[in-house]
Amino acid sequence: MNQPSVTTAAPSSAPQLLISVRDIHEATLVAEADVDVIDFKEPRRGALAPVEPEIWSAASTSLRDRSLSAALGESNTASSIAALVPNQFRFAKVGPSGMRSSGQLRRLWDSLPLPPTVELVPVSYADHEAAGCLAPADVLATAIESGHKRLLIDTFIKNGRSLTDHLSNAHLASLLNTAHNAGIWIALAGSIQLPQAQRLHEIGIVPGCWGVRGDVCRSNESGHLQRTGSLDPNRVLRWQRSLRLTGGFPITAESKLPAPR
Ligand SMILES: O=C[C@H](O)COP(=O)(O)O
Repeated sequence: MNQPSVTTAAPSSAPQLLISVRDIHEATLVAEADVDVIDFKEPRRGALAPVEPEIWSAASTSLRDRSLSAALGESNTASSIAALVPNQFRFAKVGPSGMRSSGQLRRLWDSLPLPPTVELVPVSYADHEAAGCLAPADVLATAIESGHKRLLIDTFIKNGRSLTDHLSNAHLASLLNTAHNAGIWIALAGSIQLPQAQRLHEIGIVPGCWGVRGDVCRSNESGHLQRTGSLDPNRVLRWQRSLRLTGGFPITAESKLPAPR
């Protein structure tokens, strides 16, 4: 932690949980744990790499009563695959790498041929210099100006450095306050581990949702969590129970997600 305490306009409810999965087997494990958002991405190929559209298609049938999310990758892949996202999906997220101005970013978001029922979730990278793009505060401002209702803040480089290695607590609190005042739902991700999220909660940094992959995977022989490895259902339950204990609520088939807070 880089700051002892901060004050934020934290949401009154506990955050939701988004877990990234690479296939139907993992998605089913996550669905059994009643996780709020099941997010499809291929962790071996980068921060937001898409899975094959056939996996989206299978999920749209077998998990159609869940809140499903598709990672579309960055501008070089998103435009060509956005139209393939099944309309049963709730969300699709696109990375901002290479987008150095608000205008570029808006053109990217506007150009994606998503089905009308799929909500675009803009993404910003805490390590934006490495991704050659706008900083989170600028992406958030662009999202607000363009009428988007959600933003995921993630890390571009998955090398073990987490969200909080790139953004101070004060910076995170300021982003959450701006988002809260604008009615934007923020998801925080980027090699976040459960104790880290709990510490952030203790100082009032509470997003609308936590996005996790590495911390719900099995560790390798050296004891390091492997985000590219296989999902560990016990670690999924650990996150889920922890958030539920703090008063979290599930997304039901009827309600999907609550209104942004
Ligand atoms: O969308 C959230 C990401 O999948 C988080 O992945 P990570 O925990 O491995 O950084």
